[in-house]
Amino acid sequence: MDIVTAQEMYERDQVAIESTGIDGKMLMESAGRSAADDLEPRIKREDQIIVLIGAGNNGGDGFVIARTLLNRGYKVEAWQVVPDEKISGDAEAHRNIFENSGFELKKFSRMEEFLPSLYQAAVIIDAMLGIGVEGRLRSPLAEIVEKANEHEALRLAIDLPTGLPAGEGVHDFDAFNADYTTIIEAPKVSVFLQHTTPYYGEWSVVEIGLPVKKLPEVKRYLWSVKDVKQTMPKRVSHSHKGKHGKGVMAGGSYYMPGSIAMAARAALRSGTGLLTIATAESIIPSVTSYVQEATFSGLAEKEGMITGQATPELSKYDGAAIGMGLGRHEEAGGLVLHMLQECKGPLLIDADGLYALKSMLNALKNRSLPTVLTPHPGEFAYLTGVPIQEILQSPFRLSREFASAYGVHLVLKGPYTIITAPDGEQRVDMTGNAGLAKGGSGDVLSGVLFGMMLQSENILNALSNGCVIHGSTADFLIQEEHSKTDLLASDLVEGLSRTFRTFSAPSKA
Ligand SMILES: NC(=O)C1=CN([C@@H]2O[C@H](COP(=O)(O)OP(=O)(O)OC[C@H]3O[C@@H](n4cnc5c(N)ncnc54)[C@H](OP(=O)(O)O)[C@@H]3O)[C@@H](O)[C@H]2O)[C@@H](O)CC1
Ligand SMILES: [K+]
Repeated sequence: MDIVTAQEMYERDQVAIESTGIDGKMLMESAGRSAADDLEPRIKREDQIIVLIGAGNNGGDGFVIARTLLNRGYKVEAWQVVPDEKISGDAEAHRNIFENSGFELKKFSRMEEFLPSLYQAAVIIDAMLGIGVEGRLRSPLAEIVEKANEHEALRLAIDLPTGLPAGEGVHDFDAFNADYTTIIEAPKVSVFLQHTTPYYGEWSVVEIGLPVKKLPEVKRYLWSVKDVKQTMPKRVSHSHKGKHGKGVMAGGSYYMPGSIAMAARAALRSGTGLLTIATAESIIPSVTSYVQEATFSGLAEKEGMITGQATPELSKYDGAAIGMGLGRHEEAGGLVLHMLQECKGPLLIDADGLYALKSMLNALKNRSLPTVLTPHPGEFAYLTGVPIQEILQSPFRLSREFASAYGVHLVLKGPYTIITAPDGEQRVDMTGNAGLAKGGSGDVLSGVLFGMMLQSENILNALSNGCVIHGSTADFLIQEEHSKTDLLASDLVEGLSRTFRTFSAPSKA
């Protein structure tokens, strides 16, 4: 499913109108009726409903919703919260249809007159502003939103909660605080930002009949389980283990043997054919007891950490991963540089590997093969020097700038993980839950991503699939034997089996 900015949404509407002859009034009718259908299961016959209608086309949707619900017998008061002359075009046409249908339209003039209606409502439907919002809310919308947010009622928003920016990078706003939002046609970028997502409440998307074949391409896509099922590499029955990737994973230290162990086991559970763990010699016995299927390459160590002189043999591997449990010591830099220069396949750098990478970012540009970086926002802030708050407010733009500047695939982890290819194409993974906010789940993700990278030539698909598989595993586990509190990273590793069984395409004989 595409994810759009306001500008991209306007372009889509324009293309629909110009290429098919469908007109704005038809789209508005379709939007309003689809939204009413979507909201209906959330409201009850006896509920007093108030529909708040603004000046633009979002308000136009509101006229259609109010009419549809009134026609269906619901108790609805429709309030136009802007002066008559503000309403024009398609919205005006739908106001006429509303009034010509014999329904009363109330008009806001003074707060004292309006508040009793607001306060007797059990359900508020917000059709005041959508993607056309500019700047902070003006009067009287600002006050209406404030009162609506204070009033205990079910708050439902149409397309966007009023006042919320559709795009990223805006932090100065007041907005309707919705319990649920019916999004028209495509989720907007602000659905996926930490500071704006709470305003949407739960949400779903209704389609309004835009011509799918004619729509301009958007390089931002919500990657779902359906996409995973369609793009998972098939394992054929006569396959040989060498065909599924021979990888080497470097990392681990005396004080963090679990990171590399879990990453390695996750890579194997994700289909890696042969895996070598290059790690500090002293921890091989403890790691091997958890990952019996791996082979080992013992690296020289100092105080329990791999030294900068350690240079694992890379030429016989299809790809490499580095960083998990490596430790943040100066010498790690030598190892990371060695991997950047000598790895002749896809290379994944995570965790402590990212810290070491900071001083050699330009070396990324010399690699012609895919390099994947998997930072969380704190690590990305460290790599870019951009404050973390700014990253959280503009993750799409900053990811794209970084991926393009250094020619890397970037997996920016979070409740909504954003995966960006060097050409700027982006995918969002929204699977997973708070049970993942624990030490070790990033290591498991790296293992899964590495396994997927070794088995697919399409790195962007491999990463998108890996993220959804990891998050869905956490989701399955808390629906069944675990809770968000007790879920451990090692549970995820074992849980992968069930996810792969569910997601894998049927194998060919
Ligand atoms: N064909 C389509 O495009 C379709 C679009 N659809 C729907 O239309 C929505 C987009 O419609 P839109 O472009 O009219 O914008 P929208 O958000 O309704 O309001 C803009 C108005 O708000 C006002 N305003 C702005 N900022 C403000 C502020 N801070 N504080 C106060 N007021 C402010 C501004 O008024 P003015 O500045 O003139 O006072 C302007 O007139 C979209 O979200 C979807 O729901 C569907 O029907 C499907 C077909
Ligand atoms: K709205």
